[in-house]
Amino acid sequence: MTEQNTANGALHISATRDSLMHDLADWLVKQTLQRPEAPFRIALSGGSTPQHLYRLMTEEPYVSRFPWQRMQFFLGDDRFVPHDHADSNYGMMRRLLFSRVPVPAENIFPMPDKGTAEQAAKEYEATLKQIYQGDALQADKPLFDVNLLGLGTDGHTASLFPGQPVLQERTAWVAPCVPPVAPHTRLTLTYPAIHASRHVIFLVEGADKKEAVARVRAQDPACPASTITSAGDLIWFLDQPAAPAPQN
Ligand SMILES: O=C(O)[C@H](O)[C@@H](O)[C@H](O)[C@H](O)COP(=O)(O)O
Repeated sequence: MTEQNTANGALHISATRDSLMHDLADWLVKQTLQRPEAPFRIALSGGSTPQHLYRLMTEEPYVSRFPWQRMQFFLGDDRFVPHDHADSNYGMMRRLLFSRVPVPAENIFPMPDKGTAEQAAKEYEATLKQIYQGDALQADKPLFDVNLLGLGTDGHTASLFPGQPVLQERTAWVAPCVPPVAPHTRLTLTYPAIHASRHVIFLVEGADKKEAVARVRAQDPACPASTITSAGDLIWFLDQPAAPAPQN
């Protein structure tokens, strides 16, 4: 794995997709050890890319290295469908990860799948505020230790899609979003909630994402991911095919 610090976040580039997932799993274990007495709060990404990571976390050596009892799992976004729907991010995480590791059920916080999307967003926000023990995000008090994000080829991340009103949201922590092309109404963390993290991680792999990575790292305003910031650091975990050409 090569590492570079750049203006738009640190780059961790792994030679292959498999080594990328191992490098990120190793990095996550290391972060859980930074504050051994505190809960470790991580917001997970949906989509297909992180599924390899979630499976890896259930296998040795990682299943023995993560402090599951003090880890708390949140979602960065979800499709507003029943949790047993094939497209539910929570359903995917439950199948691949939560059902296979000894994390206490009370430490897993799925986005609600009942009522209206607006009600579910407010309910999730209330849950986050209860965990945070406060109604206003403070610069020196992160909500998450890690926020794991994917990246769409159109530059969306979480469910922050191009041209959507949620991109202007700077007060709510969670909001509904009706993506222009992707299926289902969504619930998503907003920019302020994602920002309130010690580490924001973009996990991106595959040659098809190379252009989107380059556009976001060049701060293309048409890409919602370009507006992502972190109260702590922002790190790109990429495999070689997705890595942008070195900026000369
Ligand atoms: O709910 C989702 O689908 C994700 O939150 C979404 O933001 C995803 O990370 C990107 O669309 C990349 O998806 P892939 O990893 O499947 O390419």
